Amino acid sequence: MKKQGVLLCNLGTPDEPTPEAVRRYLAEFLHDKRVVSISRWIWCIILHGIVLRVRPGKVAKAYKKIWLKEGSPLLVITQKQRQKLQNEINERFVDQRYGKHVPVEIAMAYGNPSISNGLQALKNQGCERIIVLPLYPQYSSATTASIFDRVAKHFKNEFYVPEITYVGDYHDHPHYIHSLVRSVERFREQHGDSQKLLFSFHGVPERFSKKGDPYESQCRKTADLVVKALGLAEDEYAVSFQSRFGKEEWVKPYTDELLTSWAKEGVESVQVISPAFSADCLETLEELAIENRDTFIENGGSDYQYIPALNDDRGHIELMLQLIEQRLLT
Ligand SMILES: C=CC1=C(C)c2cc3[nH]c(cc4nc(cc5[nH]c(cc1n2)c(C)c5CCC(=O)O)C(CCC(=O)O)=C4C)c(C)c3C=C
Ligand SMILES: [Fe+2]
Ligand SMILES: [Fe+2]
Repeated sequence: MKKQGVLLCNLGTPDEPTPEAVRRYLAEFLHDKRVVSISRWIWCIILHGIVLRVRPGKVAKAYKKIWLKEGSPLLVITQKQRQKLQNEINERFVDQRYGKHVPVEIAMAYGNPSISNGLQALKNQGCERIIVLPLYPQYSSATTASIFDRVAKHFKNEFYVPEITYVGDYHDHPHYIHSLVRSVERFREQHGDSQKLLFSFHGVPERFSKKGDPYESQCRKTADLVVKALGLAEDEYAVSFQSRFGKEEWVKPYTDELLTSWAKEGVESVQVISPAFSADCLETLEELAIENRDTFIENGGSDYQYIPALNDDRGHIELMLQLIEQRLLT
């Protein structure tokens, strides 16, 4: 039986909350054609001439607000997810159904630890079959596909390419939906209900949806399934998109604009959940939990609460186990 291993992947994060480290990270991230696809020479002039001069200082300040003593929240949480998943795998697969040991490594599309590091670590442990699990519930060319590109690039010059299975998305997986529903229910048991539940997903340019990227429709489907399970009425929730980047139109409504209009219309309390993120990160802890909160309160709202990502919750680890077990060969 081929030895099997798992690569848990996420987007990436700077090594430190400093302008230099953020510049290094953004330079790698924003050179990816999957993320910014305008003509290379025009983009390189804008990127090197403006973006990488102006943005790192501002973004480093934002990272400083959420940085943990162990490092970037996204990386720290991914490490916890890996450890818990490895423990579960070790405990459950003692019967050696899938071979002696199924190692789990983590990797980031940009920054460290890289996809190459993770694949090399699995190779060093003798893996001949690898399950790549991008921790993006909804597929997008900017995220899931960029992981595939990096995995393929890593093997381009290798003589031995292991068997590889990718998880494309799990936006409607019953266990993912159940975990989100339980997360809202638990939060509401502790903090009470709010007038509105806002599903704020990371956005993508409108162009993506027009070209056939299923991300937007998968986000809406995830929200739909959670809303049905919670039994919410039409006026008790909404779907919006956050984290716009650049000048083009992104999928709408925009989270900050929706919160502003709700606050002005007299909505007093909002709870926000962000199901596109499998781990809390800059976009949730800073943009959603701090910046957007300020926007809502400054415009007249009074009660704004952010519901944490699934992170290393038991149900979330169980979902990862199911996604992996469906793909392991006996
Ligand atoms: C959850 C899915 C994500 C999609 C879809 C996505 C698309 C996307 N993002 C950018 C530009 C930036 N994103 C940044 C941070 C960031 N993005 C995601 C996830 C998705 N991005 C995560 C998890 C993070 C946080 C990383 C962390 O360290 O905590 C950033 C960096 C921060 C900044 O400069 O504002 C940029 C830039 C584009 C252009 C895009 C779709 C085309
Ligand atoms: Fe460049
Ligand atoms: Fe992003």
